[in-house]
Amino acid sequence: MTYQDKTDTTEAQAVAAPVLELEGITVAYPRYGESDHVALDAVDLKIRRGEIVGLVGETGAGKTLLTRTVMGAIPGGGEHTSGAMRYNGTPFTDLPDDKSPVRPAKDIALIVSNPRRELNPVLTVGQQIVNVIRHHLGLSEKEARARAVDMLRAVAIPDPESRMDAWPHELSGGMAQRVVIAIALSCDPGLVISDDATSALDVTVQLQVLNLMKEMVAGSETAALIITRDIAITAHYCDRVVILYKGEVVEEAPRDAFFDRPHHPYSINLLAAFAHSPALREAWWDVPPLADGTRPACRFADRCARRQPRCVSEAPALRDCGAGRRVRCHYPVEAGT
Ligand SMILES: Nc1ncnc2c1ncn2[C@@H]1O[C@H](COP(=O)(O)OP(=O)(O)OP(=O)(O)O)[C@@H](O)[C@H]1O
Ligand code: NI
Repeated sequence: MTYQDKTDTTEAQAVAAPVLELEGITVAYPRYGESDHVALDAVDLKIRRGEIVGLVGETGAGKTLLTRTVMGAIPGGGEHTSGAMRYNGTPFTDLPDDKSPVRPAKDIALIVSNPRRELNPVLTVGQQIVNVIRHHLGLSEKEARARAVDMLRAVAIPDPESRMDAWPHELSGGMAQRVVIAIALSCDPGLVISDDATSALDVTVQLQVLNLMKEMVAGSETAALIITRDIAITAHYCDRVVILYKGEVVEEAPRDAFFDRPHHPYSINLLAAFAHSPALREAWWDVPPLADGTRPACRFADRCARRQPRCVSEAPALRDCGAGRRVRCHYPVEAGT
């Protein structure tokens, strides 16, 4: 693990710096008698204040692993082999807790898909929020209670005073998720990460919760990373879209540019799945298989309708296309192609 020494970072630089900056994050799983399995390969990601970034990719792409790396909890023997992570301009990997600029759960709040599992079944809703607020903000019991009620009101929980005394099992799924969000946001985190947090909810509740997160980010200094397999969510809620495929960023673009003109063939596959368009599917999904045993240099080549011999022999780099766009493809789809 290496990181730049930024101890001379001035206050002004820190203010201008992205809330979270990941540079070249690589996580590998050693395999007996084989080369390591590289589950995240040189992933770069920047999230600025007030910005909502959507991280999209299919199952196993490495979305949760990236989150776990940021939170310092890589599962199952994976090793963070290289890359730098900065919070408001200050590097934080490998620093002891008391030197790290990140206080987990306070600065970076993580919301996951099973809200009930996040709540303690033997404490009331109010006690749980009060505990978190007191722990992180050092407020008195009375002040913390007042803030807890405000937070429940902010996440549109009806009659927040009496809900303080509710038990987690008395809440619907949507209500429980709101409580989890209230807890996450109660200590003014710099970044909220939603890892598939709404996928288990009814569609209408999912929309309410996402709208709420968007409003709360817009009205504060917070930034959000919304992790999802559902590209449609990013169309409505995100300012920028980052597509992860087999541990690599394959495309990154501002939201409107991405949906107007996706450049990477995999992005088009995702959109074809979402649009339920038979014509799109036929054009983009009907790909002749590679010869047996071929291990293409481009990780997407086996599924790519635009595959050329070069894609099998040479791994594409992530190229800057200007206007905040990047694409990892030898033959990206651009205007008129
Ligand atoms: N214990 C492990 N041993 C080996 N590889 C692992 C292990 N845990 C995770 N991985 C690697 O990380 C990848 C899983 O990534 P992750 O769980 O982050 O996927 P995801 O994008 O969050 O998918 P989903 O949408 O299903 O949540 C696996 O494909 C594998 O490459
Ligand atoms: Ni996941």
